Amino acid sequence: MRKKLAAGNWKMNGTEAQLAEVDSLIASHPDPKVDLLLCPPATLIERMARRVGTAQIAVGGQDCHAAVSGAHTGDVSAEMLRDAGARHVILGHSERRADHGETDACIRAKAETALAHDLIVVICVGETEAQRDAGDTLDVIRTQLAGSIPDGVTGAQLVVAYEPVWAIGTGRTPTLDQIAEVHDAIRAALTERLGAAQADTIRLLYGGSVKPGNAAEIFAVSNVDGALVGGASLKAADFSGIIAALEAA
Ligand SMILES: O=C(CO)COP(=O)(O)O
Repeated sequence: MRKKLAAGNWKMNGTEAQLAEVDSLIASHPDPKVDLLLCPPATLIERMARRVGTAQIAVGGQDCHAAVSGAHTGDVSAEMLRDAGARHVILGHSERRADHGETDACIRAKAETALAHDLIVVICVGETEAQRDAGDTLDVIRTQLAGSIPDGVTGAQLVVAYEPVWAIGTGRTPTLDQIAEVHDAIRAALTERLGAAQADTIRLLYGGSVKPGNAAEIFAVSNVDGALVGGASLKAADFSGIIAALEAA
């Protein structure tokens, strides 16, 4: 049985004041029935981890470099994330693929380094609107999975997030059938690659315009084990509604 996971990606949002939302979240969910993860900007990881203390919210990074250390101005290493209190890292988000030209091979290299530093990797996949319109969605997803997931990863080390690019920050979401089709295909691809024993334990998150108002219907879809939430994770009241829907699913 996979434990559900509600993850928030704050993207490039938040300074000290934003951490008040974490206090509110802890107050509303002192004993959550699902796993909770927040991925703030790198500058807030350590402060957030301290603020969370012993409360049940994990903290994660939004990216790390493939190299262990060295001359990479502006980058953050897996070891630094771990040192700051992160236990997870999002890799291959479509915004990094688009803004920084990240390829599947680059994401895989980052994932290998992150795993070597005991981080759980949240690998993102998703098609653009043009790819969906061309009928290429499942091919795109299978190619991204094959190229970006390291060999030998275990179910405890990997979370996969399906985030259709056209649904991110747009208020648009796929139909529930479309979400089910992609999540079932991801589970099948992971089973073929890693075997059922591992694949069955990997959490698959849906991401893209998840809100308190649509969360329950999305969480009822087969092979949806939670959500990766952008905008709605910035407000404790909104994220709390999504957490409550996941707890009830
Ligand atoms: O990109 C996302 C999470 O990683 C989704 O963002 P929104 O929830 O703002 O659409």
